[in-house]
Amino acid sequence: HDKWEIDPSELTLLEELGSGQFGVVRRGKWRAKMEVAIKMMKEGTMSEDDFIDEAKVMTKLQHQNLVQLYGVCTKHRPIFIVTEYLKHGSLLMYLRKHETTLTGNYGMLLDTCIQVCKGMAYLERHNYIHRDLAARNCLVGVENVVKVADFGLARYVLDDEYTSSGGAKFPIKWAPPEVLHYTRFSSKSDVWAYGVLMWEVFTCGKMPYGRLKNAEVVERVQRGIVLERPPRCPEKIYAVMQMCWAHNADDRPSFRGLKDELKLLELD
Ligand SMILES: COc1cc2c(cc1NS(C)(=O)=O)=CC1=C(NCc3c(C)cccc3C)N=NC=21
Repeated sequence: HDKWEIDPSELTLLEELGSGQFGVVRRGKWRAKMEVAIKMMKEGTMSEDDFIDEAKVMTKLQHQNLVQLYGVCTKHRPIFIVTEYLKHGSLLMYLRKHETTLTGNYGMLLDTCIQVCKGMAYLERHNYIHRDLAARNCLVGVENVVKVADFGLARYVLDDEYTSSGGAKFPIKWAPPEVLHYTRFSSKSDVWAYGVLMWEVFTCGKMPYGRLKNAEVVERVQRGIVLERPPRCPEKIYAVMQMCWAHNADDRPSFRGLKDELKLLELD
């Protein structure tokens, strides 16, 4: 009996938490007491067999800043993906909801960025590329813990609109030049996305590049124009974002290097 296979009869489905293009997420209980989140994958949105192979790897990725995958239910359709439950939901919603109390609280905002960086440094160490790092794909739990979610899932999405850089649903605003041109993903393309996530955090959830159309963003990124410093964001913090947006992937820091940079800022 594969340990990543969960017996659906041991799950209790509770309220809906959200629904996205890949299916519905519900809160639930596993073996009556463990609080979990269950994503019921909409049929046809994902290459399921490939994902199920990946799930075995994902259950081995364990870090306090990664949303823990508990297992999958694959003996029926739709398949269920079961993870730990984080009670404050998506980081993006959390930033927007708490904008008034978070604005100016650099300690909190920087701590949020450091936690995401730690989770990403763990993935980097394990040569695991996220491919869709953004505030919407991070979750907030008790005591302001922040965890990276959905890592690696982008590879199994069947919808070309989402996977090809020309598609309408492709996360253009978090993509570096080499991804826009050649769809060349790497931990350094995750670092570019991390810089945009820092910008999201220090603007308390604003949309990067505002209402600019994807084509206009592509044009700017190719010309080397990057996001402006968020209002009242300390220069030293904006300087770290700019390091993540180096045009040449090799000139960007690693997540390991970023962690040291950010820790130094924490001392200021
Ligand atoms: C409290 O509010 C929430 C809590 C969660 C949540 C959404 C909300 N609400 S909302 C939409 O932000 O407003 C999604 C999850 C989740 N895992 C999701 C997940 C699964 C199950 C499978 C594969 C990948 C992932 C990321 N763990 N806890 C929560």
